Amino acid sequence: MSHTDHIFAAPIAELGDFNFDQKVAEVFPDMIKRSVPGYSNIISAIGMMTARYAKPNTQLYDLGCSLGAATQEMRRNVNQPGCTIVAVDNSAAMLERAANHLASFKSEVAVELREADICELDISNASVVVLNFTLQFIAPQQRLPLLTRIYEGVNKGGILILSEKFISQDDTVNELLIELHHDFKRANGYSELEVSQKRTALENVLRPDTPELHKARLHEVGFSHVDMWFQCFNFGSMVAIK
Ligand SMILES: Nc1ncnc2c1ncn2[C@@H]1O[C@H](C[S@+](CC[C@H]([NH3+])C(=O)[O-])CC(=O)[O-])[C@@H](O)[C@H]1O
Ligand SMILES: O=C(O)C(=O)Cc1ccccc1
Repeated sequence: MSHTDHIFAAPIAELGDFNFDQKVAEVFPDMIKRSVPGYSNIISAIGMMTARYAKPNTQLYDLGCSLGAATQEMRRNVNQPGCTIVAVDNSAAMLERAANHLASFKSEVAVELREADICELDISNASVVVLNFTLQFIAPQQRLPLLTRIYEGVNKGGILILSEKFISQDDTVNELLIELHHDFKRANGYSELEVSQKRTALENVLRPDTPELHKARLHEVGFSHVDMWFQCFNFGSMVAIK
């Protein structure tokens, strides 16, 4: 059962940092759909890229899997034998619900759910790695080491799909994209108060980088082919191929 997100609807006197607790896990599908422009297109494309890049007897990783939306789309599209999807999140509330969600589909493809910090994870023999709106929550100084580990764990020809909230390096465009995102949220039924309280709660925990920084870092860790394949306002998705 999934519910409508009213988490920031009433005034909150002592607004703490946003975190992925039970309350967020309960409303997550509604929250992400109403908050992230292009989310469902990105999920579909993760399936399409999985169909192309999954190789026999390899591992596919969904890092920061939340309820497993990307995991399920990968599972539906894996068309190679001997693949395992490793879906990882460090929120117990999310993983518990991911297990229920994934168990409701019939599939031959093995899924391993792991409650772990993706910065501590062993990554090996990977054909596909997905970071769908997760890197933005990792401490900035841990981003390069994490991407290095991912690069080392990906097989030659393998793909990383990296979706993020971005900031623009042009201040005027940056403001426009943020305003358009807020318009998108209001059009999806969020009030002014919900938009502003969530913005404050995310300030210390969701730290977006520019697309330029992401691309430079992906090249720096060694990926041979890097580009944006989708962008809507200040949200988008990149591919990096080894
Ligand atoms: N260090 C960490 N280790 C493991 N998990 C983490 C860590 N930090 C944050 N997370 C987890 O990363 C997820 C980010 S949500 C991903 C959506 C999903 N990919 C989707 O396609 O629906 C994005 C969003 O809410 O904007 C949460 O479940 C966190 O618990
Ligand atoms: O809602 C926002 O403003 C966002 O930036 C996206 C988001 C979606 C779900 C959890 C945290 C952030």
